[in-house]
Amino acid sequence: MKKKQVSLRLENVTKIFKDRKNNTEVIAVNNSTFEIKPGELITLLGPSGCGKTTTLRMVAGFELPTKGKIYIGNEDVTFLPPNKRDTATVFQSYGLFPHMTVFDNVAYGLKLRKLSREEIEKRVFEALEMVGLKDLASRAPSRLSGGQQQRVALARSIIVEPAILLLDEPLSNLDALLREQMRIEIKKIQRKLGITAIYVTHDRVEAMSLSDRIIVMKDGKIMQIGTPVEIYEDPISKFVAGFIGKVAFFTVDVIGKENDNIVIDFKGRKLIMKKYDKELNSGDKGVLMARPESLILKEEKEGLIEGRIKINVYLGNTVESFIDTEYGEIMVQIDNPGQKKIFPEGAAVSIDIVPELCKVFKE
Ligand SMILES: Nc1ncnc2c1ncn2[C@@H]1O[C@H](COP(=O)(O)OP(=O)(O)OP(=O)(O)O)[C@@H](O)[C@H]1O
Repeated sequence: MKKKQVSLRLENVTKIFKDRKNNTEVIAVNNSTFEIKPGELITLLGPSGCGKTTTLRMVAGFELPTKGKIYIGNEDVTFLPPNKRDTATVFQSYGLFPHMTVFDNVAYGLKLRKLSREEIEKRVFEALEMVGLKDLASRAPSRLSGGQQQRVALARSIIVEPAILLLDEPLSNLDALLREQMRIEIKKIQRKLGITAIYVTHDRVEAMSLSDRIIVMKDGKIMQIGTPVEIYEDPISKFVAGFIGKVAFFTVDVIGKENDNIVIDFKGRKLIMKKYDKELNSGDKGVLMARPESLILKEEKEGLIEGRIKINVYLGNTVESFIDTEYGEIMVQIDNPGQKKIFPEGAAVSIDIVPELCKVFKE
């Protein structure tokens, strides 16, 4: 299969659905602008109804934007019908033809293009090999597992060598273990082919593990675009911080600035913070964001926040300690538990924070 590396650009794309009966409208996508570099995999991540699928459907041509432009490479494809765009979509529901074998399902797009039998056979087996299904070419889809059916759907999409691969929650019908395996395989295949790809999901772990960059959406709007590391470690808002991972928030006072840092007062202790909202000034109230791995458990009275361990959840490489505090329940993650002190359930403890791993937002 050939490497086709093309960029995708959305410029101020808005989609409004009008309901003429009730005279109401929904702004499904609100002024989206972003560019996906050639060969890049981007996920659209956000809660249900935030406009992810609608964005994808406009790129595929199944919906037309109310406003704005869509470019594949330098070509304006905004109003082209789906079959005139160089895109292929993998759906959550697989969408296989039940009466055809695996081979014929995968060959379908090439048959439409009237390629020779030899060429079709060569490319079908190449695609099936890539998704690990070479031995099942003559099976009917009904005799495949969910994961195998999704592999067939993937093979069917990549065989037509699309410039842009669109994946709409392709793994949500699979069980957790299979989802983990499949997402790594999808990433490997996408990398190998160098296809520019958009992946829609509401699963943050899936987004983190697959993406070159993540677009976090809410109510039709883009909240932040960044690499998984940027989004996780330096989220732009409390919403993004909470959506991308577990987090605790504490109210703090901003008491000054020092070089590029701000100084905050948290329960009478001065902390110097590198990551903060640039709008914050001395005298403001702030919100300190702390992830479970940026909190440390200590003996009682040694740390900043007093509490009592409610439950310890052992996960092999980490222990999650859930602690009752004056701020409600806080989870502290203890990595490499074999080498650390694990306080028993019921123990009185205190929690300290690692300022370098935390961020302060404007309240
Ligand atoms: N054909 C349609 N007609 C009217 N409203 C629609 C249509 N398609 C989507 N919407 C509305 O647009 C908004 C965005 O929907 P969309 O399916 O893009 O969200 P989503 O983020 O993909 O959600 P989910 O994760 O639940 O699939 C929702 O409020 C939805 O109800």
